[in-house]
Amino acid sequence: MEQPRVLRWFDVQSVPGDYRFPLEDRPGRLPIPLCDAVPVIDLHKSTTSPEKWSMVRQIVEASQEYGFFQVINHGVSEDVVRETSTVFKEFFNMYAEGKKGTSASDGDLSRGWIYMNSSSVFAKDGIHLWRDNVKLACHPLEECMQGWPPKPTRYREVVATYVEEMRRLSGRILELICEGLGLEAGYLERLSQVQLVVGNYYPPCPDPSLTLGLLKHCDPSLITILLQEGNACGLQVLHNGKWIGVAPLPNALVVNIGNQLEIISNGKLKSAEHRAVTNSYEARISIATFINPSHNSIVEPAKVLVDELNPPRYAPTLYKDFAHTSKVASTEATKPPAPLDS
Ligand SMILES: O=C(O)CCC(=O)C(=O)O
Ligand SMILES: [Fe+2]
Repeated sequence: MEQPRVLRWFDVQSVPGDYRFPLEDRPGRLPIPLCDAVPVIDLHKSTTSPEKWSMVRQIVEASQEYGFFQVINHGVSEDVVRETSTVFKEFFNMYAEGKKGTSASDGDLSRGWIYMNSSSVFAKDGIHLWRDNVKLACHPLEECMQGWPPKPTRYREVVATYVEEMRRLSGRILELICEGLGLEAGYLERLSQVQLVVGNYYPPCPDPSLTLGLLKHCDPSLITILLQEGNACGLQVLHNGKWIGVAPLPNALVVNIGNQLEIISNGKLKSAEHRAVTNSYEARISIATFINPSHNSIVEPAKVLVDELNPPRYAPTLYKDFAHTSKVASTEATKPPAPLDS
């Protein structure tokens, strides 16, 4: 006999009141241009001098102007990306269908993972995001992965491979940024010990003008690498006061500068505000890898970037304190770092 269909929180004809954001937050009906201005940087040609320098320059310029860029020929195989997208899709379908025991306390991040169903959390003033999400602790990987969801069957194995690939790619991008900023080799790698993966699932929404998948925020990381699964557009970046869409491109990954790197670069690189909007026709999945300092690191402007003419623009902060403050204020809405001279 056929099982009765489980109603999911997003199986609705119109947007419930507790998913409608106030006017100042909601995206509204104005079309947002999909932008090819956010630079797409080819990482393939990276080892020899003139080409490597051109790549370093493109990364620094994009990080100054937009705080965002996309990378292609990044060395992460298409198979790894495809399999990772597939196991996250399977995971979210299982959980949206109300897998037994699902609740905000289903997992515990200190033991490896936490799953949040949209209806179990508020983003702001009693309003929910149009999003389910799962957070996976990844450091140290061997230990953390034993605590990850046991299903779908290949989830742990596939995601662990993805995490290793992201570690390698982020290390490479951070080295290029070190060169671009004039920091000694390894400076950023030493500060980037902790990795966190967050899978976001944005189901189709009957009226995307009222809802948000993610409120406007900055990432509290050093850098973030984002995999946009499928063809639906959802990521928007604030640039000179206007929202622009970052289109998913085949085999590309989106990289953005987080608050910690803005501070270390003494404001040279920008941690840009961004948000995720929903659409009415298909579910969208994104997988964010946050590269973070360890909790006991002190994050401050790099000494070589500071002198009499360029005084430090940010106070030194213990990352643990920063992470705590942004958690209390809801990580969804982390603000840009506050400069001392503003
Ligand atoms: O889903 C997206 O496009 C954005 C995700 C994001 O900004 C985040 O997870 O911090
Ligand atoms: Fe983000």
